[in-house]
Amino acid sequence: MKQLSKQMLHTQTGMTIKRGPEKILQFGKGNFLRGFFNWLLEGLNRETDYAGSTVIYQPNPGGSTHDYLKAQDYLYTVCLQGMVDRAAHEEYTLITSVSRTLAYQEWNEVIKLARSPELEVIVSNTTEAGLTYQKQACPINGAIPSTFPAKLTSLLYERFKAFEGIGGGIDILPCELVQKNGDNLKEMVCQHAADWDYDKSFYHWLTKENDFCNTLVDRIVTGYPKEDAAAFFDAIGYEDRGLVIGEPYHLFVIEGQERIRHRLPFAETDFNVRWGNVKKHSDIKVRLLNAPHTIMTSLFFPAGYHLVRDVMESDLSSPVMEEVFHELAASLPYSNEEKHTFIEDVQARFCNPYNDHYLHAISMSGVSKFKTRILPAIREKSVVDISDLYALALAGLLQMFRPSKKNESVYFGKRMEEFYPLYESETILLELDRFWTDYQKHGNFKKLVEDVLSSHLIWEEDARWLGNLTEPVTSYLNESLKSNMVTIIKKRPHT
Ligand SMILES: NC(=O)c1ccc[n+]([C@@H]2O[C@H](COP(=O)([O-])OP(=O)(O)OC[C@H]3O[C@@H](n4cnc5c(N)ncnc54)[C@H](O)[C@@H]3O)[C@@H](O)[C@H]2O)c1
Ligand SMILES: O=P(O)(O)OC[C@@H](O)[C@@H](O)[C@H](O)[C@H](O)CO
Repeated sequence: MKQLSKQMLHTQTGMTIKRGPEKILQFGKGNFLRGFFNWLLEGLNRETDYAGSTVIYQPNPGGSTHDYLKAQDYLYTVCLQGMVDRAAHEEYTLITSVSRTLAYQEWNEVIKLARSPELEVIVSNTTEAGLTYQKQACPINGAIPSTFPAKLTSLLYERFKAFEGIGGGIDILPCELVQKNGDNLKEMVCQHAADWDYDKSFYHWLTKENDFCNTLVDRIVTGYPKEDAAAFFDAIGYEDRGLVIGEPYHLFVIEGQERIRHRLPFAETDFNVRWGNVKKHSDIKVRLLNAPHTIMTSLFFPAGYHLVRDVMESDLSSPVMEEVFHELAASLPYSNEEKHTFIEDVQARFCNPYNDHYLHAISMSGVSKFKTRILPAIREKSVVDISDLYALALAGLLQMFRPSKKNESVYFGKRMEEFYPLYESETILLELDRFWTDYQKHGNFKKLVEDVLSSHLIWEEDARWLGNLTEPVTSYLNESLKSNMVTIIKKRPHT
């Protein structure tokens, strides 16, 4: 079977790829942006006279070394599968509007693009880890700033100089799942500009001409189908190493000034793109979709489950998940009707019979996500009626993120006889490794749990007193290591 390329397409279908001007610069070529933002852009090109293309930059040096997209002339396919109005739905879209991908070391090309009058929008998804401020020296002689906000500051400064401070404003759409992502990013950029003593006139241009939009994104994208790629290739008729699988559902909420609506004319299409305040969408989505994912992984990965769908459908786990949704909903202020409608839809999405969503994939940055998604839910409930589900989930998380061995720079956890890579920041993994190594010497679970909960490095606070977690987490951890999570869940009375 032939690999996807311009030539292959032309030969097989007579199709010739034409790409519009490079209007968009994208930080990150991960599964999510390719299955969501690039798919939306493809639709915009197809359904309106937008005619723009996207340049994708790989923002961190650790990204994949082989560029599958480049090898395929920047073409790839998005396959969306799931239930729509109770009927099975499957659709394939060939993405033709990525004009180039740039490797990390091609930063000079990004700077060139930053000076281009055609550039209008910058979009990013660098994960929560990428949207952070780290003080650093002002980049000189083409040096690559280390973080995404520092890179953005540097390239906006180059644009400011190229436009001599007049016009050329960019609409910036950070898609990281962080509350007020646009406001946060703007603050970080202003801080770097101050650190680097950039001229006051840059600050005026930055704030007057550029718009940092807050956004909320929603679509479950499971990525490349490692297990059954061949079946997909048969369906599309070519080999595609960039293939991305996702669900049909999507929502993009953008809170920005009027200009972005004209620059990205989604209003002329049927896509589920909404304009205006993102707070409520974001509160509900993060608390009732992402937080259940995080808790589900902590509870059921150690219990031996692999897929989200399996957890939703098994007799053991599905009542526990009902309880999880109920608890999390109780911590949110919105109307019961809104919350319940959202939960029903999410539960149906989690049961998607066609897409395999692996708990291990969701576990990426699991400890940090527990901090940003679950601790606020605990904090927002009174201490007396805190559910012991949170303690059980935390015990599962500690078990799951117990470093068991290290190969080169990668830590591995162990489940039964199987080793799996642990994806978390090195700082957090080092801290957990230290506590678990100490535990092997003293054998005291309570001390282990206290060490973990009191670690400011992990939680940015002393979490020992939050919901009085220490005792129940200690007891669950003790029990889970003596028997296993399945036994504990079976014994646990349901509310
Ligand atoms: N996959 C989904 O269903 C989905 C849906 C909505 C939101 N998200 C969010 O999108 C993010 C990425 O998910 P994905 O499925 O695309 O994962 P992925 O692993 O395919 O992509 C991760 C991307 O983030 C970049 N990145 C990682 N750490 C970085 C850092 N420190 N600085 C700069 N860039 C960095 C990588 O280069 C890569 O482009 C996750 O944080 C997730 O919360 C995912
Ligand atoms: O890394 P996370 O937890 O943000 O991602 C795992 C999933 O919860 C997430 O990717 C959802 O599928 C997505 O947020 C749906 O819009």
